[in-house]
Amino acid sequence: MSTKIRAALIQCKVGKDRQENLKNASKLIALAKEKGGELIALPECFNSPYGTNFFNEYAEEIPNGPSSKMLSDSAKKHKIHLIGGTIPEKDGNKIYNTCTVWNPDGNMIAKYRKIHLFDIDIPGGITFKESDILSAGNKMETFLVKDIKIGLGICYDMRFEELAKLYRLSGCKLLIYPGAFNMTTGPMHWELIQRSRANDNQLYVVSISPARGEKGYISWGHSQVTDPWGKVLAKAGHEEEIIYADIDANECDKVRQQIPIENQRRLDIYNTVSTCKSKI
Ligand SMILES: NC(=O)CC(=O)C(=O)O
Repeated sequence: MSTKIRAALIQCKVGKDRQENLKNASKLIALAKEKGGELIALPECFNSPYGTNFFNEYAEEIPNGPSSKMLSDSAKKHKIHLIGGTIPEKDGNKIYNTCTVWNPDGNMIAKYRKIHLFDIDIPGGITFKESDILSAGNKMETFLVKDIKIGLGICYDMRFEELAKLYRLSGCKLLIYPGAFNMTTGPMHWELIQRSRANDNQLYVVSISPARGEKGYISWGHSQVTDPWGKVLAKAGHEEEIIYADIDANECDKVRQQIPIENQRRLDIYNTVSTCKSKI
């Protein structure tokens, strides 16, 4: 059983020039591979600024667009598993916020559309309404790398504990969330939520943010890897950087054995997530 993998999280700068964004991402993927990354991940909206006024202009069909091509070529060239952050995806007259995953042959092995759209209103803080322009996905998505089952979510999805629980119940040991929290919610919730999902479900949680910009939607940064004990293994600052962490899925089994909450749940008293229909 191969349960160990070196993850590299690319917290790249994202600007208005799509070609430049792709070039920069491609260069950083090569660097991450050089430093031993096997599972390399990009942030939410790595090809486009994050904002409802940009999604339409930057949306691409998957796998036909230039971003998919760069991801496929990079995965194949460097013989890596590549989490393609997210891009605005055009499908007919709909736009989704979509994460793709590519294997070392350059084939797309998973595609996930953000299920929970980021619609919030914090007066004096941030108001955002993804649903003005985006459609929500309706399907959970998992894939296997070595012997590690991995579940996907995108940013706001990490706030929904049922989603993480369903992934855990389906056997996931690692959850990956490309995400771009902001200067209001980032300091309050970014680390807390990830440690909560990791601790509740006794699995690794990885998040990848864009680097902090200066104008428009300002991302919080601080890409993070949390282990199944809830401990933060690696955390970026807010500028462009790559962080690395060694993940060993056996660690999940250890925690689950030593603190066996999975078998201790009182489903005779509460029965919430276990009755949901999981679509994975
Ligand atoms: N941008 C998001 O999807 C989520 C976010 O910033 C938050 O939940 O806060």
